[in-house]
Amino acid sequence: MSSFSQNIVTYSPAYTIVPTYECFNRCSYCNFRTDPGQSPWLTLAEAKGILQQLQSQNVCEILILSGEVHPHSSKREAWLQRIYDLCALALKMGFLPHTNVGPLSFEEMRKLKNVNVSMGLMLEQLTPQLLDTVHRHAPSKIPEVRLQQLKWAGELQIPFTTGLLLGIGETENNWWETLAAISDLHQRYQHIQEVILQPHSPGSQQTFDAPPFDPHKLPFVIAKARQILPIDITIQIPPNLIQDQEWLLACIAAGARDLGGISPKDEVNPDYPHLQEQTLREILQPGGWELVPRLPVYPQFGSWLSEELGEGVKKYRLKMNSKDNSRT
Ligand SMILES: O=c1nc2n(C[C@H](O)[C@H](O)[C@H](O)CO)c3cc(O)ccc3cc-2c(=O)[nH]1
Ligand SMILES: C[C@H]1O[C@@H](n2cnc3c(N)ncnc32)[C@H](O)[C@@H]1O
Ligand code: MET
Ligand code: SF4
Repeated sequence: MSSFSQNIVTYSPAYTIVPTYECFNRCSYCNFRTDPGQSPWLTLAEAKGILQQLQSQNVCEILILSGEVHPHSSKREAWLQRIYDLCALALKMGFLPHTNVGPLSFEEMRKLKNVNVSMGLMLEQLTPQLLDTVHRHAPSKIPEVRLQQLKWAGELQIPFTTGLLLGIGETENNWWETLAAISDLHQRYQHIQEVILQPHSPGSQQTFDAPPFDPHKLPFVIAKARQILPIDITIQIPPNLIQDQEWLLACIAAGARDLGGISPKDEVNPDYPHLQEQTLREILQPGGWELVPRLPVYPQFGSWLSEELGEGVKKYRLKMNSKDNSRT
């Protein structure tokens, strides 16, 4: 049966819902944000319409990805509540939510745990030097703030996705330091399910004037990351940001085993459309790799989910197993 094969690369059939594009941070590599007050918030009625259309399609994960309202803003509570309501709606309509909306307070995180099968936050890079450059106007990117999020996720037993943004002015040593920090936290809490190695990819909206991260360096970073990270953490790479097919295969050979959420539009990198699933299969096939869908929560975290979330996950696992059997 295919699930026993070693030659598997996974992806998550996903759709991205954006509560708001407004963000009080100004990361200079961002192609997503608008200024505060300049982007209407997604209403529940609008979201319901989108989700209804998705019910007949092959989508499991709803990725909730948002711009951020300042922690001390009078709008913060309403913002968090909207995110919660969007997750609850997606869950009720049969999808599995994964939220990545920037740093949260411990209580905010605890609240969202009830309506998410997993959550995420990129560390980006831990070096404080970036606070003088790309993150000069991005208080959410203070390294200690982000490390604290990973600790809280561990304490709250939230299956977690994190990662590095590569090519924003950091050094090679900074990569290994950031990976080592993830590794240390995982050894304490066992909660990191995947690490994304995200190559900086310039888009039309950003002000940061730098070339894309050299894709030829990625296999080297992946191989070293594979040595630093515990083996139960999967390495994820975004296939739309690695445009050369040979190098995508080289990244997998080096140890990447997941292509992340694949949705019609990459909201973070709108200038880089995803390839069709069938095209990806054809690229992987000569390397002997089989592309297999997965859920936004990895199997080892079953006991961390509430009964309601667990039921939702079980339904998908049954569906996937029956498909798997029908192929063999
Ligand atoms: O389509 C995207 N999905 C992104 N995802 C989605 C991710 O691939 C999946 O949600 C997870 O693999 C869970 O299935 C992120 C999730 C995180 O927790 C943190 C960062 C990202 C970044 C992106 C991204 O840039 N583009
Ligand atoms: C959601 C995640 O997307 C990543 N991100 C933000 N802007 C870019 C870009 N231009 N290229 C690649 N990744 C980016 C950051 O790592 C953020 O945390
Ligand atoms: N604002 C969040 C972050 O940067 C998530 C979305 S970024 C487009 O962590
Ligand atoms: S990357 Fe995230 S935090 Fe930074 S400006 Fe964009 S939306 Fe805001």
